[in-house]
Amino acid sequence: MDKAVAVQKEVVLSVEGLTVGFGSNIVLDKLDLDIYRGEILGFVGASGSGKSVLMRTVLRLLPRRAGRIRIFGVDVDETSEEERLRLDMKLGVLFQHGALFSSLTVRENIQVPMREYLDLPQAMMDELARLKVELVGLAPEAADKYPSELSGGMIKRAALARALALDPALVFLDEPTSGLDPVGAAEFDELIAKLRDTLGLTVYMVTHDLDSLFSVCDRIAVLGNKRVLVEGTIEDMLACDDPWVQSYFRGKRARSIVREA
Ligand SMILES: Nc1ncnc2c1ncn2[C@@H]1O[C@H](COP(=O)(O)OP(=O)(O)OP(=O)(O)O)[C@@H](O)[C@H]1O
Repeated sequence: MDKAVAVQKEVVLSVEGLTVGFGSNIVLDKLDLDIYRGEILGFVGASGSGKSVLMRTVLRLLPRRAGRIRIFGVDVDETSEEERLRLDMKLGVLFQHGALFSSLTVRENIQVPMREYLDLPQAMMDELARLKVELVGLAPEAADKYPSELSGGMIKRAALARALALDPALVFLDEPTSGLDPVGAAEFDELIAKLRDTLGLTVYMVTHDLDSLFSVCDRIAVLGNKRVLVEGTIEDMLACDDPWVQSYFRGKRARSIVREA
């Protein structure tokens, strides 16, 4: 990225010197990462390299051994409980496999965060849920369905609607297109790009999906050796001489995508 542009950009998530481990297994070691407002950042790395651990640590679902995390300029260690709650409301999360509550309808799933954080009348929550269902491109009838009655693509959209329930500014997506066929995955990518454009979202997307990385990500960060090994545009990835990055972005699968583009 051009340095002058980077300076002007607002950092919405900043991770500095992050170390996370389980017993003697150090998964992340002094990792640094910045995410800028309005970008879609694709986060890649070998299986087991710590992508989910990083996301969970930033969301404070896992403890860290060292490091500083700032969200919207606020150091998460230096906030009151009340401020932290306000910060949490600005974050939306789509966990891998959707993770909807199976005993709740789509509408009720979307209303879970509303019940947790807000005190709204039922009629207003119903109206908000209706709007979220529409926003993610689901038919209105989908609101009354249970997860078991939905296709894989519909589950992802419903989970995204729930992630957007509180109008977050920063959204974390863990493997959002895994399990979708290529057409469904491309449609989901388009939806994410559209939401970023219309709602001004910042998106942190953990993905193995090369199509997503080539088509919707503004910037890519590669996790390796317990840190961010390299970050930049897809062109930067293609020019990178790290062997793992080369085989990932210039391997057979990637070459077929570059040819199609
Ligand atoms: N709660 C936990 N307790 C102990 N070890 C854990 C825990 N969570 C993750 N790990 C370990 O941390 C490492 C990184 O796991 P993580 O799930 O973050 O990988 P990943 O990059 O997301 O992999 P994948 O792409 O396969 O989902 C692994 O060695 C895993 O065994």
